[in-house]
Amino acid sequence: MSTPQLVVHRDKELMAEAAAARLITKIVDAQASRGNASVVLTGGRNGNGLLAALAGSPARDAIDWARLDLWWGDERFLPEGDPERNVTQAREALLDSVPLDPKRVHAMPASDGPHGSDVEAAAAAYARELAEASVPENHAEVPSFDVLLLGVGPDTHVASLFPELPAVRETDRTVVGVRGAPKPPAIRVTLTLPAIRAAREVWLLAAGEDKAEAAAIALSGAGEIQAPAAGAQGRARTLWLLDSAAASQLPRSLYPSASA
Ligand SMILES: O=C1O[C@H](COP(=O)(O)O)[C@@H](O)[C@H](O)[C@H]1O
Repeated sequence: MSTPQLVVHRDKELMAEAAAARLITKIVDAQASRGNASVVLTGGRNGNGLLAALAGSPARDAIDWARLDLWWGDERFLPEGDPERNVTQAREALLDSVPLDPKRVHAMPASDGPHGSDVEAAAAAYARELAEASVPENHAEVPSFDVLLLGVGPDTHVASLFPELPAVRETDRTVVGVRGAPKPPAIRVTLTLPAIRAAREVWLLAAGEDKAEAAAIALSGAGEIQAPAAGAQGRARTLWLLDSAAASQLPRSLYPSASA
């Protein structure tokens, strides 16, 4: 696993713009070298901010959208089209305005889908979809994601891995159902830490004062059960993208010298 690297931007707007520019470059590079790219999206304010910035960037046209696979790190287990679903928000922020191949947009199941309200069946179905897209040289039963995005919650949760809940302790399955999440809705579907760690690069997004304590805890040696963000690492790179408010409680030893 890779040691976290930190980049701190002046404010959340600049962070979103810079992260969007970074993601465009990463996708274009992956498509140039392998033909395709795969990205795992996150929900939440910072994830949607990045997508909106990407939608507003003229450089978005450098991406071959038809050769991009999109997956989700977690989903709120709600009916299709519910405004609180992460996929609904991602569609509004970006996906509806770019020429994606619908077969490559791998949304997590909704609570009124083929599995009904059975969240474990929905999680198992998504795990199968991931496994079918993986190839033998992948490091888990999931594709080798180029970039996996994670918003960091004020309680250090990432995806729908909340401190101390069973999902964050999962060591075998790649996707699980979550019940009793402290942030509504209580029922969710999430990738597990083993699935997250199979990504080439994991980028954690944290902007705003309400993320400052979470960033400081996760980056100061906390355990992943108590602070799930601490366990989110990519195989090649783990990148924390912060704004100065979210970085304000980091120990000086962690604060990067070159930040903008
Ligand atoms: O509920 C969720 O929250 C987290 C963090 O969201 P934020 O609004 O505090 O940035 C997000 O990463 C996750 O995908 C989402 O389901």
